[in-house]
Amino acid sequence: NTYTFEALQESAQYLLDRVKMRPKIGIICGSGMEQNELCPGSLADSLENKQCFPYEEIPHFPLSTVKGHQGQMVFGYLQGVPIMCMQGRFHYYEGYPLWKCAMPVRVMKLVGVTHLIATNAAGGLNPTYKVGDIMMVKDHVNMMGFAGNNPLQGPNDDRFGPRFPPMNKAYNAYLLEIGQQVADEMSISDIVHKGVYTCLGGPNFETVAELKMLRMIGVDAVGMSTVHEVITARHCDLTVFAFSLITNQCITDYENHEEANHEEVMDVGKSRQPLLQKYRKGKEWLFIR
Ligand SMILES: Cc1cc2[nH]c(=O)nc(N)n2n1
Repeated sequence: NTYTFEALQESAQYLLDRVKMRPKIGIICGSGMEQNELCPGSLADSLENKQCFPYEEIPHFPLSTVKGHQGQMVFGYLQGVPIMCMQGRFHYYEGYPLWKCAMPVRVMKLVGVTHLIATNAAGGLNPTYKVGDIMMVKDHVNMMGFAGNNPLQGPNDDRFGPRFPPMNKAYNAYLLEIGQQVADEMSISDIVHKGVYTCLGGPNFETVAELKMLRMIGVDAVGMSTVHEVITARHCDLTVFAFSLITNQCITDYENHEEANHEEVMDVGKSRQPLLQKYRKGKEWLFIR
């Protein structure tokens, strides 16, 4: 991990020197949920008094390479609450090691953020989930970690957190409750679920046999991000809330001939924009304020 504490402090200082606000909430936008010309009104769009910093401007930041991902850090206010929001994230399948994918979380910590909200697009493995549903993450399975591929691998810097961080309370129970209340208030409880997320390296989608195995171990949604960001966030003691937009139903039988593809993932992301905006503006902001 070439990102020493000092290097990440430089990244954070670059931002702190250029924005007056001091956000307590950091958001990571997933595929199809960040700004792009086809779908105005993404979360970052709805921030007031925005200040944008393309990743290539921020010292030590990697560059985002996925189609449909704007690579910039956006500061702004959402209903008066100061936020910093990553538009576009880094994925393992792009060729970045996990510690590089998750480095923006440590920069958020050094900027002064205390709460991370991570969003992603994911395949629905739970058969009751439909395309377009929202799954609040109540726990994750760190599939890549089983093979030892972990963002915290290598020497530990105690200034971030402990050598062996616990993960049993990774997803804040109170924020999950708030999320459920917001869903109830918005009368969308029928499409909002709580489930287990897992991250695979990608870039390919899974085989039927792999999906059957993941279902057997209790996974409800499968994606290619978020787990390493959450592990890094919990290591430096950020409070975490995460949710997935279900962009396709995972195919777990050999007869079904549909295929998961990136365009489908993006389309659903766009179609659910307005709902996601409202959902995010729900009560959990006031709580965190
Ligand atoms: C973003 C995304 C969407 C899906 N769908 C799926 O079936 N399997 C995945 N790994 N992912 N990842």
